[in-house]
Amino acid sequence: MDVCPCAFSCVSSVARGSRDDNSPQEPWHLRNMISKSRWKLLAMLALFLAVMVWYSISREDRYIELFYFPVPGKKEPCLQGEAEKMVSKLFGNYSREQPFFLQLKDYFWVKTPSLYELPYGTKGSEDLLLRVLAITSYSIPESIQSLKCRRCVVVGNGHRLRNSSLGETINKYDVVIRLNSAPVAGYEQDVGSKTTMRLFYPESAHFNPKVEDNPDTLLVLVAFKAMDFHWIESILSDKKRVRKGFWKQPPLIWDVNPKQIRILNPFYMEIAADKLLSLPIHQPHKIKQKPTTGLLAITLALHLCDLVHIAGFGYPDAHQKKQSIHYYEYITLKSMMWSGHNVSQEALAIKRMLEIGAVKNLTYF
Ligand SMILES: CC(=O)N[C@H]1[C@H]([C@H](O)[C@H](O)CO)O[C@](OP(=O)(O)OC[C@H]2O[C@@H](n3ccc(N)nc3=O)[C@H](O)[C@@H]2O)(C(=O)O)C[C@@H]1O
Ligand SMILES: CO[C@@H]1[C@H](O)[C@@H](O)[C@H](O[C@H]2[C@H](O)[C@@H](NC(C)=O)[C@H](OCc3ccccc3)O[C@@H]2CO)O[C@@H]1CO
Repeated sequence: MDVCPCAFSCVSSVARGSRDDNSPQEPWHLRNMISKSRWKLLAMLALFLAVMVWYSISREDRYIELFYFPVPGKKEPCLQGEAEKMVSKLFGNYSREQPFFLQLKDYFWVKTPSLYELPYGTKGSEDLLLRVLAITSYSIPESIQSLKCRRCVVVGNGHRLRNSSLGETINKYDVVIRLNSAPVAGYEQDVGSKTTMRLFYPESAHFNPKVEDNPDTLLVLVAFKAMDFHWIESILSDKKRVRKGFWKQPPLIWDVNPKQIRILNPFYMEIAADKLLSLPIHQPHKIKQKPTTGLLAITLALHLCDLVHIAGFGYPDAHQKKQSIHYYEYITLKSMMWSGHNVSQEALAIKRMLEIGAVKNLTYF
């Protein structure tokens, strides 16, 4: 019997139906058996290859769902209305007539009643809001409004952005949403430098916004308590600053243009809490559970954009006590002890969004 050096030569000799010239003494039935077993071997090999190909393709799909590789230098293909389709899958049916930002007209001409108090509604804060909305604006910039398809990226503050080299990729999105006091100066290579929108509350406002934001960045205030409206009013109208009522000292002098300020509609907080985390609206406990600003920003992006990508999301496991949670400072999970965030529940919500393809992730999860 000859030794077949590789599958290909076996195939070719079998396919040709060649007789084995070097072994004329083998009886025909023996040769027949050998030839049959070669076919069997080949069939098994083909089956094995097919299974391998199928497995690698299915694995790759899963991987892409959880960790997406954008092509550098290329704009992402954008399908109009894509995120909106996903929104109904995730959030179910509800009226989507809600504005992104609060508007003066809803508190002035006809007072729109709100069912809930802050942070899920504006009940009881109407007069304060009236004064705040008189000095701020509510519009989406024309440059975003006019886009046929809005590609957005929400940049979380997670440590996984460190050394990610995602800066250039992030800058290519039409809308870059950042959170709290996350810096860009000095981190451009990993997080980019474009900031279309920054969600913040008084305690998370950057003391030097001019350094970290662009002149046209929208600074979107997420209000958790009435004092948050007091703070922005006192800053913008240069009224007497109030120091009490904050869990951390917010800036007393804040150099921003009032035209940049927007007030986020608490509706988005309500649906993030209710539909994504199943949190009760009324909580009697001292530490009230609430969505993180990042989850809130993803919720907003799913309503504002056609394509939503995320980066820098994901906390270390509870046992990784020394692992830093931010890309820009050393701070651990312990700092979040009294935050009222359920990071495991949020991770499940984000995984679900990744799995159904509502969002794509530029960093690992
Ligand atoms: C001590 C404390 O209160 N920390 C809170 C801080 C803090 O107030 C600000 O950083 C101050 O500038 O703010 C929070 O969040 P933080 O500012 O840390 O991060 C912004 C959002 O990024 C996502 N994130 C962050 C780190 C990480 N390892 N994985 C992530 O997924 C989260 O979605 C997060 O919301 C907040 O507002 O949600 C939540 C944090 O609990
Ligand atoms: C999106 O939430 C923001 C941030 O991520 C949270 O960490 C932060 O939580 C603070 C919480 O809002 C404070 N609660 C009140 C009523 O002000 C809490 O205050 C101290 C405290 C501690 C234990 C029990 C009661 C009160 O401090 C939390 C931060 O450690 O809220 C942010 C939005 O403001």
